[in-house]
Amino acid sequence: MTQHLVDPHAPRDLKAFIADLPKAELHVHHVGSASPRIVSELAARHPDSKVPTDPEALADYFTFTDFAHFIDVYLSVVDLIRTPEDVRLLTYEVARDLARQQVRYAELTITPFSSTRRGIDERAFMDAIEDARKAAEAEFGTVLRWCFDIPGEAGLEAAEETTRLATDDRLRPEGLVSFGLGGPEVGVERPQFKPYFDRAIAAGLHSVPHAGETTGPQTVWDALTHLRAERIGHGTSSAQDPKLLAHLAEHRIALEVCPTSNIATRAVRTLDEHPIKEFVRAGVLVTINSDDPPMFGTDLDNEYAVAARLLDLDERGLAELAKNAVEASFLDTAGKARITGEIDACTAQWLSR
Ligand SMILES: O=C(O)c1cccc(C(=O)CC[C@H]2O[C@@H](n3cnc4c(=O)[nH]cnc43)[C@H](O)[C@@H]2O)c1
Ligand SMILES: [Zn+2]
Repeated sequence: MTQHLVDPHAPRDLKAFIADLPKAELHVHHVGSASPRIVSELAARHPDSKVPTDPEALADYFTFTDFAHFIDVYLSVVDLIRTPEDVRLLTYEVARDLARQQVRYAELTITPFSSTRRGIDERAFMDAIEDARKAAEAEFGTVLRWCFDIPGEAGLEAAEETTRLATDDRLRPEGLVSFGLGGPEVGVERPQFKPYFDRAIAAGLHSVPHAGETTGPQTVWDALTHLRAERIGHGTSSAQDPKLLAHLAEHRIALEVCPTSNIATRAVRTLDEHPIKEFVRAGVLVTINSDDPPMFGTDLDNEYAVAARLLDLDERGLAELAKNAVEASFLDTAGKARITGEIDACTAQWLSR
């Protein structure tokens, strides 16, 4: 069961502060954010699927033996998303869950290749996510932006298709800001994706590959050198290389840290062994994120509570972490100033109580 991942140690007041704190989420996957209710509903609609409909069985199903097992389970949930209406509903509900946690801005990682190869029409797919994005902003005030990621293990065919979908002016959605690379890292060398990242960057997209989640620091170097990464998804193994940490700190290349994810996929053994403290000590810009929250029995608020414990933070420290995410985001200057102002106002109000 994954419930034990929710941090029981955070003091009550700090939990309430985190719940109130305006936040930005920079590393959260689209299908990986499907709530148990949505997954159960979709699984009931598709009885041929192996995904359980019962929420308790679902919690067991979302307990992973290793990263490869996690990806298998992830793809079984991807298999449940079969129509543009499924895509729209999922996206809108994800935004609702983010808004409930005072997330003002989120960059959602979407894998369009996984949907188009399963038969969803590409135009209808783009319309569905854009429709949900506009509805979410109007109704919840949460601004959504997209990162389209290549599922690296699916090879260069997937890279070509993702790049086409991200750069074709007739298809490219208005909310798209960045280009990523996800899935397993072992045997999926970053340099082979350089031509695809070059095209995406030339089309104005930011580079945000996963790297160093399940392999060593060389993968992070490769992401920086070959894919011109502006932020790194996870980057956990960077802690093994002091020169890399110094490089990340000097160039303000943020790490998208997702502590509970790293435990759930068994990339890191225990939270107390998570290298987040080393990142902070080295002066790296650390952002806190949730990755695939319901699958890992967490949410963004809980990840902030975990970070508060691991880094021994009070309200001011948590506000700084929230501001790191705003700084590292691809929001425009006015958008950054607005959310930073909200974080400061919320913190001042809490401290004056
Ligand atoms: O869709 C397919 O048919 C397909 C075929 C072969 C391989 C893949 C993938 O590897 C998909 C990976 C999938 O996982 C997403 N994801 C979610 N959380 C994480 C994470 O923490 N680290 C890496 N990848 C993650 C990723 O966005 C892809 O959608 C697919
Ligand atoms: Zn991820």
